[in-house]
Amino acid sequence: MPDPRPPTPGFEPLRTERFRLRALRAEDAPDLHRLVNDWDVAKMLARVPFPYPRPLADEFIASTHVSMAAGSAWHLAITGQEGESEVLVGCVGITRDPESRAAELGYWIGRRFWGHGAASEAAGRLLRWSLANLPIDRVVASALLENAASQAVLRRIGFRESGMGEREFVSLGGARPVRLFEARREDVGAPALAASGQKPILLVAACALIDADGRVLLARRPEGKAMAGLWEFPGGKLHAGETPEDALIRELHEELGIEVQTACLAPFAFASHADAAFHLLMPLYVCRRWTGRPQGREGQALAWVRPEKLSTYPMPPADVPLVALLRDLL
Ligand SMILES: Nc1nc2c([nH]c(=O)n2[C@H]2C[C@H](O)[C@@H](COP(=O)(O)OP(=O)(O)OP(=O)(O)O)O2)c(=O)[nH]1
Repeated sequence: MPDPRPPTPGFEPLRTERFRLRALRAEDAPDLHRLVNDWDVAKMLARVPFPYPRPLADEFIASTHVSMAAGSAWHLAITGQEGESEVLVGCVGITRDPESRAAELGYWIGRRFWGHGAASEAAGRLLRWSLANLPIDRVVASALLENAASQAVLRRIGFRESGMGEREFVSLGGARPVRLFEARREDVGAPALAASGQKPILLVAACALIDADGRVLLARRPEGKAMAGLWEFPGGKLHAGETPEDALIRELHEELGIEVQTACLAPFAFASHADAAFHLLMPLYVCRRWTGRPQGREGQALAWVRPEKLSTYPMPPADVPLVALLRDLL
């Protein structure tokens, strides 16, 4: 398995500007029931019966703990603060498809909280978190054809329409037409540079750290960066006036907490890759000597990877030719 174990209970709540997305608790059941047992909410949701039996709230909450522990789904409470009290605003969830590197996003907001952008704020956060932290490349979602508000939410947070379909709606007692949506990493990453006729060259220095067993260190790009969730060689953009070696020494210290000497950085290969908004030029160095133990100081996951396993880690497209060269070297 190239990816680390997905996060499990003890789930660290995700924060947005106004809300907290946290694991549901047994004591949320009365509020959850009150909010979802509302025809205007339930009729938009495929799996929610109406009326919604009170014990179902307890069962649903218990089931979210099981699926989170299994790493198959993360259904979270969206909570806000009213004075000193925490209030339940709605729910947002992501469910992995066990067959593919895809997951499905869903959400609902209690009627009292409609019209304030709560769905976009919460669903956008979980979408970005999922692509950065789960072993997925694609998130899908759907909305009832007449649910224009939900479709607008999906578009706002980076989804693209991918077609039409039909879905069984428990509350409506049958199949209904839905609009299908899909989002990939490139749809929700950091904002792209303004498109211009001529693409600027982006100069990035990267390094393959190789340990005594011939394993290569890869780092997973954290949430908030473009291409979050893909694995890369540690490194980063050159600052003004820096040589690639200076930049690497700085980046390896900042990102991993290790010290490297210029003499230990051996130029190895480079990537030259057209991206949407820039052209990436990335010298790759090889380094076998450093001091300190590499640690992900910016919250990024790290993996020491055997050369033959490198290609099982999803990496930016620019890295693919470099991986083949590294395998030959090692
Ligand atoms: N470090 C690194 N960057 C890569 C690799 N492959 C690849 O396409 N890139 C791209 C991703 C980014 O567009 C760019 C590196 O930019 P970055 O944003 O990570 O750089 P940085 O660490 O200086 O970040 P920041 O301070 O600007 O947040 O190079 C790789 O293997 N390693």
